[in-house]
This record gives sequence, C-alpha cells and structure tokens, in this order.
Amino acid sequence: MRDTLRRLLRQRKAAVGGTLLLGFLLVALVGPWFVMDPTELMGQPHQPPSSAHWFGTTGQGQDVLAQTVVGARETLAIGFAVGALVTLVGALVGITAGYLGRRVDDALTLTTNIFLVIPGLPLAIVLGAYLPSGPFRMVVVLTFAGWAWNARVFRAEALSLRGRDFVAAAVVAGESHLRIITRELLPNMASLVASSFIGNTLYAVGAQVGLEFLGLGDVGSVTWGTNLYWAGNDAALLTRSWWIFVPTGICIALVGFSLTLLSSAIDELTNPSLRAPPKAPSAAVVHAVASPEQEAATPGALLSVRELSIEYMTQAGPSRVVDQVSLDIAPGEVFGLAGESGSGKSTLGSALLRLLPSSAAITHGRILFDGTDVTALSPEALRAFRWSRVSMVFQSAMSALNPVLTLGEQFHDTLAAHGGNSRASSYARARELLSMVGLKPELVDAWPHQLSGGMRQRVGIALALALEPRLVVMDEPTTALDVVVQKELLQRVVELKERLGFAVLFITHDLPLLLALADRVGILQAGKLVEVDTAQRLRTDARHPYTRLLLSSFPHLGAADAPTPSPDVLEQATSALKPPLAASPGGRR
Ligand SMILES: Nc1ncnc2c1ncn2[C@@H]1O[C@H](COP(=O)(O)OP(=O)(O)OP(=O)(O)O)[C@@H](O)[C@H]1O
Repeated sequence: MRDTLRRLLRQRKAAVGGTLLLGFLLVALVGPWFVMDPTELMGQPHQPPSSAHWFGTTGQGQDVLAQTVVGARETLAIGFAVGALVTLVGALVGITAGYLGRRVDDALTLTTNIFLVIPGLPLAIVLGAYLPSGPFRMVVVLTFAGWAWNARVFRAEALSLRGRDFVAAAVVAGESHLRIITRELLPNMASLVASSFIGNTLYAVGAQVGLEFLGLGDVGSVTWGTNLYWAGNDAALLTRSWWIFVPTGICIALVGFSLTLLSSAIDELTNPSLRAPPKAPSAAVVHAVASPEQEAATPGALLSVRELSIEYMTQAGPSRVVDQVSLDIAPGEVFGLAGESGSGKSTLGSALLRLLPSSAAITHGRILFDGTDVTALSPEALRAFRWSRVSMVFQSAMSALNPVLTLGEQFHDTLAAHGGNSRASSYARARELLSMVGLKPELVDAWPHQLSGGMRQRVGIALALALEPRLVVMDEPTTALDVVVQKELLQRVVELKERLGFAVLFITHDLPLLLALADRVGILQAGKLVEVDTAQRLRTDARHPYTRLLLSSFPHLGAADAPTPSPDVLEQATSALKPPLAASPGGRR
C-alpha cells in the first residue's frame, strides 16, 4: 500500500492533480477564516477587481473573492460526500448482485436498470421538492440519481472475480459470504474503488453546480453553483461583469482537471498497459539488408525471412528481441520454432503478419512471402494480405474467440472482411470448416462458452483456414490443452495440411512435440536463430550447445544416462501423427 502510494506520488499526472486538489482542499478548510463575510454587502455592486476587493464585487455588492473561497467548502464537501456514497452504494449493490447471482442478482439488476432509465434531472427536481433544503438534500438527490452506473461496473467486476480459483478456494474452505466479499473480492477491486471514487466526485461536483445554477439548490447558501446562479440573476453577462463568474468557473474547471488527472493516474498505475509506450521509430519498418543476394527470396520458398531484427521500445531504451534472423519455409512444410520462454518466438511469429504492438518495430531486414515484400505493404494491402495468405492460430483458445458472438457470426465477420458474400453463404462455409476440423456443423449457432478448450482451439484452426491461406502461424496452439486433446488436434492439423497443402510455422517450447511434428526445426536463443535442421538430424545430431541443452532437458530424448525413461513421448506422438512427415526440403539453412 505504501509502495503504491509512493509510485502514485512519483507519477507526474498524480503529482499535478494531487497538488491542485490539495490546494483547493486547503483553501476550503482554512480560507473562510481569512476572507470577508461572503453574504455581507461590502461595497458598490458590479465593481471590477480593485485593491479593496481583489476579485471585484457581485451584482449586490458582496466580495467575489470571499464567495469563491467560502463556496469551495460546501461544494467540495458535498462533492466528496456524494463521491463516497455513490461508490459505497454502487459497490454494495453491484458486488452483492454479481457474487450471489441468481434471484438476488435478478432483483438488484432490475432495480439498477430502472434507476438507469429514469432521467437524472427530473428525478433530482422531484426529490428536491420533497426534501428539506440544505446540503443534505443535495447529497441525497445526487446519490439517488448516481449510484446505478456504478453498481453495473462493480457487478461486472464481481462476476469476473467470482469465477476465479482463489474465490472458489475460499468457498471450499467454508468462508462466509461476507468474508469472501470483504477479504477476497473487495481488496482485488481496490483500484476500481479508488478510480470510481474519484470519478464519482467529479460527477458530484459537476451535477451539483449544474443543479444549483438552475436554482434547484439552496440559493441562500454560498457554493460555486449558487455563485453562478446569482451571477446569472444579477445579469453579470449583460453588464459584462466577467469577474463575478470567471473565478468560480476557473475553480470548477481546475477541480475537474485535477480529479481527471488523478483518475487517469490511478488507471495507469493499476494497469501498466495503459501507459503510453515509448514511441517506436517513425519508420517502423526498415528494409536494409546486408548483402544484395540476401535481397531475393530463396527459389521455391514460400516464405523467406531475411536478417530480421525487431526491437521493443522500453523505458530503458530499445530492446532487441529478434536479432538478424533468416529462415525459409517451403510450400506445405511444417517449420517448428523452439526456444525457451522469452526467446522471441511469438514476436517473430507476429511479425510475419505485421501484428507487432505499437511499441515494437522491425528495425532491420525483410519478410518476403510468395513474391510479396510483407515489410513494405501499405495498411490497405496488409489488410487484404493477412488471413487470406498468412493466418494465425493464437495461443489462448479462451480469449481468441469473441464471447458475445456465435461461431457463425465470427466466421461471417472474417469472410465478409475479405469480400465474402451473404450471411447464408458464410454460414454454409462455416459448417463445412467446422466439420473439416472434426466438429459438428450445428455448432455454427453455438457460443464460445458452450465449447471445451479443445473445441475452441479447433474452431480457431477452422477460422485460420477459412480463406485457404498458404501459411498458418500456430503460436503455442496446444499449450493449454491436455495431452490427449493435444494429440487429436495435431493429428487433425497434419491431415488438413496434407489435404490442403498449406505450410505451418509451429511455435512452441515443447521440443519433443516439435521433433515429432515438424519437417524442420529452428532453435531461437535470446532472439538469435542458433540452429536450423531437419527434425530427424536434430534428434540425433544437434550441433549447437544450446540445442543440446534444450534436448537434454527432456531425458526421454535419448540421453544415454537418463533414468529409466517414461513411455517415449516422441514415439507416441510420431505414431499418432500419420501419415509420416515429409523429409526436409534441402538447401536451406
Ligand atoms: N510489449 C512489450 N514491450 C517490451 N518487451 C516485450 C513486449 N512484449 C514482449 N517483450 C519482450 O520480448 C521478449 C520476447 O517475447 P516473446 O513473447 O516473443 O517470447 P516467447 O519466446 O514467445 O516467449 P513465450 O514462450 O513465453 O511466449 C521477452 O523478453 C519479452 O519480455
């Protein structure tokens, strides 16, 4: 907690926003003792700023500085009180609904939705007419009108946390609902609570000033809203007495600005991916290659990667994660890319479709695909190129499918984006693709959550094959699956590859799996391709020490001194993957 606070203070946005807000709080707390009585008629009306009245006088002769300073107290007090109450009520209702679910959720969600459809202003007017005037009325009115949005946000967060293992573990351990909510859920929502509180305070200050300006507050009190109300009533605009409303207006804008800065700082602190990444060089793709002969693709190769280097721009400067990699993939070949975690496999795979994040740049080299220089494609050409010529199967079957669209719709989106025809023809193609990967065609109307992990990954493969690409990049497609499902899936991939003739770049850290599946394997170490060879040769005659180290970490792969190897994974996988894999295309590195 102290560490979070320290990091928050180090953030420029938080420092500026916090200092501004603290300044206003200080003025609101002690300022009223140092200024004149804001209600007393001290001088001539409509007097511009002078040494007697630094901010001038109002249309009735009161001191504008005193009104601005004293007005801060009630405005901010109500703002923070409403901010806290709206957050509290919203969190209570939302978390209870999301965590308990069923009937409680139905009832609370219905209530929340009713509040959401009632327009805030009429609700505030009606409530205001029945409640005794004063700050209390404003707090009740704004809390009543504002809690529902917050409840929706907290409910969504509770629903997502409820499914997490640590909550299931607390339930199994017999913890009470109250304890689970306060000990398991709430601490995990700390950043949401903090940013909601700041956002709600911003809402409260704005809404309060708005209502009071319309005369719906207590016009006898001194707040920033009533200052503006009286400025309007005293014709400050008509008489061009700008000093009556400008100081209050500036204060409201500055408080809003400081709260916005704080809210954004909290978001960035709790979610580092929101921080603006350091900028990649403006020429994100550089085409230089060392030698002219490297300019050309290898004859007969489907893909030629030439001296490719990729850098991420980090706070500490550029970090090269792919370093001068050159490789070729032949039509119909399965090329395996192996290497330990963080060696740059996924970065290299994403670069083939130019799917790198904005903080990454291809700083050197070329990607030549079937006569196309991928590194030089315009955004429009790239859109047409991706998926129709090179597609991808992503690692996480869980998150690669859109949870709110049926499978048919997801196929239709992909086909329509590449000039597909009617929805009916997309659905027909989707059924065909589903049966091709061994799923029932009727699943076209299913939602992703109705499928198992293995089924989802098959859908991912079907989607990747929808436009009959010539190369499919598979980035750890089986990592999250158990060995049986993994085996079935890979068998299917090999069958489809034999039938349709596409090539595969298969990325994984599971070297035994690759040696069984791939025609050739490349070993990536810290961004460098240290060895490329046929799977057969790598198994028995690996040359690079890093390859040998990787192989030796799997004792069943022939290490003579390995303790009684368990059933040979390689043998199992090879026998599963019929027909036998083709020999390597020669002549490439
Ligand atoms: N957005 C990013 N900003 C900065 N560095 C990054 C970013 N994404 C990845 N990296 C770094 O790039 C390197 C390569 O990451 P990459 O994901 O390509 O490795 P990998 O071999 O696919 O790993 P794994 O097998 O664990 O998926 C890692 O050191 C990682 O920390």
